Amino acid sequence: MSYIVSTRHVSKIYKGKEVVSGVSMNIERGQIYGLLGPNGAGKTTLMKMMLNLLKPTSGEIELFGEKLMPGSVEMFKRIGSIIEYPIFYEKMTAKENLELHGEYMGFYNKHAIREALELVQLTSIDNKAVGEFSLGMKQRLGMARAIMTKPELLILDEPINGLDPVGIKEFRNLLRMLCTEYRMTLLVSSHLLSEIEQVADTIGILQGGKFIREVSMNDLRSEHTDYIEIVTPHCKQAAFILENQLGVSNFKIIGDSMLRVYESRWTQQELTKALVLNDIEIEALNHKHTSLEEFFMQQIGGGEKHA
Ligand SMILES: Nc1ncnc2c1ncn2[C@@H]1O[C@H](COP(=O)(O)OP(=O)(O)OP(=O)(O)O)[C@@H](O)[C@H]1O
Repeated sequence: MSYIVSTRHVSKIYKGKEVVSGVSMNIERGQIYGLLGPNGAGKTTLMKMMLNLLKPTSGEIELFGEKLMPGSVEMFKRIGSIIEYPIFYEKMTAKENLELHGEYMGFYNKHAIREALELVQLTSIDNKAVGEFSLGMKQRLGMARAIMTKPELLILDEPINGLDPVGIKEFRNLLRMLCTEYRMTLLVSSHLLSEIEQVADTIGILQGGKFIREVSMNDLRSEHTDYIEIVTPHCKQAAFILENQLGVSNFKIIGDSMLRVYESRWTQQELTKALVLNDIEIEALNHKHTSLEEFFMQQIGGGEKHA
C-alpha cells in the first residue's frame, strides 16, 4: 500500500526531553485523518516535522512515497498547511496576501484565489485590510491560503480554534468537500474528539509524545456505542447460549464474569429470558452507552478534562 504520509519511529527531543517518541503512522490517500491528543501531546511538533519546519532527532518521514530530506522543496508544492496561528501581512487585503503567497509558491491564478475565498465564504470583504479581520476571519483566510493551490495533502493544526458553532459546521462541510470533490487527503489535529469525529475517517491518538492507537471511525462507532452488559458467574455458559441459541455473534467476554452484547436486535428482556431458562444466574443486566469522547478519555488515561 502506498501512503501519502508515512512516519517511521519518528522522535523529537527538545532540551533533553522527548516530546515525540518513536511515532510510526501512515495516512492513506483520500482520507480525512484526525490526529487527536491533549495539549502538549506533540501534535504540532509532529506536523512541523512532516512539513520540514523541524528536523526529527531520529526516524524517517516519507511524503508521497518519497523520503523527506533537509533540502526537499518540490514535494511541498503538493501540500497546503496551517500550523499554529496563521500569520498575514496585516496592512494588505486578503486578496493581496493570497497573491503574494501564490508568487512565493510559483503559482499565480486569479480565478483560484477567488475560488478559494468563495470556498471559505470570505467574499464580502472588499478592500478591508487583514488587520481588521476577526480571529475567525483570519482562520478562514488561512484556510483559503492553504487550499488555493489545490494541494493533494492538507495539514491543518487545530483549525477549528477561533470558529463559532456555525463556522465549525461550515468548516466540517468544507473539509468533507475538499476530500470528496477535490480529492485532497487531510490531516487535521484536535484536542477534542467531538470536533472531528463527524469528519474523520480514521483517528490516531497521541499522548505524551507516544502514538497510542489508530482506529477507523466506523470501527469505533460499532465498538463503542450502545451495548448490553451482563454480569454472571456463568460467563462461558452464557456465551454459549448467546451464540448457539440466539445467534448473537457480536459480543465480548470481559474477565470471568462479564459479557457485553453489541447487537441491538435483542432486548434486555429477551436476553434475560433466554439465559434464565437455561439456568444461568444473572447478577446484573443493563443497557450501557459509551460516548466516543469517553472512549477517547479512557485511551489517554482520563488525564485532562476538556470543556
Ligand atoms: N521549541 C520548543 N522548545 C522546547 N519545548 C518545546 C518546543 N516546542 C514545543 N515544545 C514542547 O513539546 C511538547 C509538545 O508540544 P506540541 O506543541 O507539539 O504539542 P501539541 O500536541 O501540539 O499541543 P498544543 O495543542 O498545546 O499545541 C510540549 O511539552 C511543549 O512544551
